[in-house]
Amino acid sequence: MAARGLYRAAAWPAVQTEAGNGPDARGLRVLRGWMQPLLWRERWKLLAVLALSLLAVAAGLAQPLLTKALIDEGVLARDAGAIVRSGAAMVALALAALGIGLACRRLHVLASMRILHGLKEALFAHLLALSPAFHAQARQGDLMARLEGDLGEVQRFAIDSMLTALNAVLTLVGTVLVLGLLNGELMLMLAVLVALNALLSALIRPRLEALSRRARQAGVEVSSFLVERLGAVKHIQAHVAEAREGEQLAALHAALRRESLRLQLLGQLGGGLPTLLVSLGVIGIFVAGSLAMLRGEAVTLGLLVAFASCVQRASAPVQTLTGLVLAWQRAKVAMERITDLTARQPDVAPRPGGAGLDGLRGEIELRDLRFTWPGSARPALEALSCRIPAGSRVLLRGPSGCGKSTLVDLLHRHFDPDQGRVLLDGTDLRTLDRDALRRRVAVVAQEAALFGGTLEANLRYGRPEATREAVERAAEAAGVTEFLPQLPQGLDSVVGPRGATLSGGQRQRVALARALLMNPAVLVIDEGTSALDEALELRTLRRIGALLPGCTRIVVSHRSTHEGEFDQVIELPGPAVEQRS
Ligand SMILES: Nc1ncnc2c1ncn2[C@@H]1O[C@H](COP(=O)(O)OP(=O)(O)OP(=O)(O)O)[C@@H](O)[C@H]1O
Repeated sequence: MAARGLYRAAAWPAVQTEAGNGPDARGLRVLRGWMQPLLWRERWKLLAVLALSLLAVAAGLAQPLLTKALIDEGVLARDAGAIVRSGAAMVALALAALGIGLACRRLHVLASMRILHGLKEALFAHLLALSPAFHAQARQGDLMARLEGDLGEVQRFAIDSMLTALNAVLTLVGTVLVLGLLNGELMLMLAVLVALNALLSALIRPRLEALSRRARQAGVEVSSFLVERLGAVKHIQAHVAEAREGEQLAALHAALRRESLRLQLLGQLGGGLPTLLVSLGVIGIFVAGSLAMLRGEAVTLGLLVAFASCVQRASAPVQTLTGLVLAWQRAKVAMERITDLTARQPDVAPRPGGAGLDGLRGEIELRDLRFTWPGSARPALEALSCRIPAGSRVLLRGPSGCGKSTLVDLLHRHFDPDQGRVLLDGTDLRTLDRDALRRRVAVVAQEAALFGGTLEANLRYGRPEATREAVERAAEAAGVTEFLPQLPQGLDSVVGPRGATLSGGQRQRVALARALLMNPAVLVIDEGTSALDEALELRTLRRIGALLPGCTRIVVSHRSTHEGEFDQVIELPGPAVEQRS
């Protein structure tokens, strides 16, 4: 159990999931903003589903009336013609109901999936806009669960459950009307059943909500665990931790089973009691009706059978509506988890159409810069000032954790400084179009992020429209060409998920070539050549210089072997900045 505690300690601080304060108001507004155009786009399909549902309800309601006619006017009156006519009408209605059901289902599934996919695409785009600080804390399994499970829950409730509920209400109202036509007094029994059901639901609801939330969280713990551990199989093997990981999963599963069982049992109780009430109702109708027949009151056998059939018909919508209570509790928890995401905003404003970057020279100036990571007690960078002339080559170094990568994040505008300014050609980064900035300032990180696909597709990631010649030039400069003969199909070779079939140094060279292909005015290599041997690193630095002679190059490195290759060394020892030219 201690290990499980360790796992939980790393959890992403969800805003409201545990607290259960209800969906975030701001997040709800964002979600509504996504939902409305999707609903509007599907309006005709949804209206057709509604109309077909009405038809299906009407077809269903006619059945008990035909049953009554069959018994009273056919069987009891010994009229064979009436029996055949009623039977034929019942078959025709059943066939019509099947056809209507199929048409309705088709439209419903189409509209429903398009809305769900639209929502998922919007949430995916939203997640891509959130800052790396958020993603550094978010657990991938949790995000996946929100994208795959919670969003579906919200959509199912908003669209599917609403349509089902409408259908159930229409059936119930129609049944009550038909019952009223048949016998007003017996109808009261159904009204009592419905009222009792409503009372039961109200009693169970709060408990269901709490259990729903706990079961969801237990499920998220399992998926987060799996995503994290499956991404680190080699390390688990290296530490001979397979058995321990298995035990952790078993412990998480036990917790999930416990919570799910409680939820299912309460849900079953909530769903089973209406069935019991309906059975009691049918028995009551037969007993009361039979006694009335014995007393010689105007109650026929056909009426009793039609009535019992009506009550049974009413049981389905009553159960559906009770089930909706359970669905609502699940949807509410899912909504909290989704709005917890949609309420979050990117850390920097993108400023599309901000100051342009035509003719960028690549001069960088840092003025009294300070930056503190959210939740951190002390600044990662403080009182940092320096100037990097356009086209110069700079080595940025300093002890581990002194803020080098933080500075690179500020240059790429993943964050804005708390104080001070970052100027590019004399213009504050905050006033520039963020996307244009990222096209002209390329960053190569130590961890090369490749995607499954061909090597060429990976090279073109930042500039898909580049010519083949440009791709080859960038590949040559970054040293990719050197290892191409080792690959089965050269640039067309598939590199596996996350570039797993390449070595660490090969992946870094691909990432470097990708950055060179963007033809940047500023190139930042944040330990992006750390996996290359020193001779290859030197060759690569020189080839980059030949390919992009006017480009400002900032290399973050712990090595000092190639110091002579740089015009300037910037040391980041801590708050004070030392500059040497
Ligand atoms: N996402 C983050 N959230 C909170 N704090 C962070 C985050 N990333 C870095 N830090 C903190 O900021 C400080 C500077 O980290 P940074 O990664 O910039 O150092 P660095 O000089 O690049 O280190 P290294 O040479 O080891 O790569 C560290 O104290 C680190 O703990």
